[in-house]
Amino acid sequence: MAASSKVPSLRLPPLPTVGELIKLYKLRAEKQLSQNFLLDLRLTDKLVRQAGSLRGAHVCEVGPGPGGLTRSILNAGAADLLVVEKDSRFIPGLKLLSEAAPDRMRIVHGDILTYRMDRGFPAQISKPWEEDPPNLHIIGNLPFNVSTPLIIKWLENIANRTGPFTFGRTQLTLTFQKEVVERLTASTGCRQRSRISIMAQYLCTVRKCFVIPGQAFVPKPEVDVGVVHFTPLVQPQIQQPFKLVEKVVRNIFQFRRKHCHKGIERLFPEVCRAELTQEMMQQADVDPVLRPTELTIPHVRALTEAYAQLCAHEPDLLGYEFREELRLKHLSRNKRMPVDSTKSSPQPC
Ligand SMILES: C[S@@+](CC[C@H](N)C(=O)[O-])C[C@H]1O[C@@H](n2cnc3c(N)ncnc32)[C@H](O)[C@@H]1O
Repeated sequence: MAASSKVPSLRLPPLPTVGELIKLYKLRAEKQLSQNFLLDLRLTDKLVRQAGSLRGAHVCEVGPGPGGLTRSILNAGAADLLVVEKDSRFIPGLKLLSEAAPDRMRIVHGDILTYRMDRGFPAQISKPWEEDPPNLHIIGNLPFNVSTPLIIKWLENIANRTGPFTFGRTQLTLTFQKEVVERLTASTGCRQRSRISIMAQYLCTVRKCFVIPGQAFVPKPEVDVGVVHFTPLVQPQIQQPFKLVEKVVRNIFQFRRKHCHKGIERLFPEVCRAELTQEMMQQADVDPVLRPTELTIPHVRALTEAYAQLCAHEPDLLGYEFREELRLKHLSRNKRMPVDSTKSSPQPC
């Protein structure tokens, strides 16, 4: 479809009303599944506009439910929409939508956490990583308990160029609870700066789009919801393996109110903790009394590089987990047994 061509108008079946939804899906009973639906098509249109032009695009919509966003995606001119829905009660309604948009909508009844999106679209749509993003978008209003683990999984996929990112720098437009949006987009020095701010921002341009008040959803969630757009960066700001970056950042933020060296110390076993922490801070040239929230991504880059060098010198360090050591100590104390930490927790240095 040419970019300038008009989006063909569709005669889509109307969205179910709140009353119909309650009857059809026993909505009240499903509150524990965190199903909060957007039935206002002006809002779903606004959310879809955040993805940019969808004319002729391939789109994966995660968790379409009764299909409010789905309708907006089709109306925006997506040529190939693949929806992944876990709840079987929505499948008949989605089939009606698919019939009203012939050859433009495919339905997968499955779990987005395990769905192989790399197999869901033709290889021809791929774009080299260094070029513009492919004409493939991921869009979704997912339950909060799914959207956070999912973005972490997708960030790892971005780092490794796997999953949806085998096609190139696939863009994502997703909802999160407002508090998570603040953390995803927090810059250095902000109170909300946290592990997920660094992990998302070292790999992507992260844009806070707009906030949807809780009362716009049926049923109303406890919190407001925000829409976030992610575009993977051509060059990640940190060039170390995702798992290593994740480990360093997790340790730094475990004492978020203390000086950053406190968390960094926990990367090392007790016997060499003080010495290696000092070496890592010096090598990275980072002030040990900065707070985790004050660290910039270049600071974290320098710290991960210094840690990677130490691990290259002493490979057992990479497997060392302070919390695992604590857990083992705790277990052995409870059993009144001496700790044999050499068995399950490496003691390098
Ligand atoms: C918050 S509701 C939103 C529904 C719809 N997108 C909307 O905006 O009205 C989340 C939807 O995701 C579906 N869902 C939840 N977990 C899922 C998973 N792991 N894989 C696929 N769909 C899931 C739910 O069944 C539900 O339809």
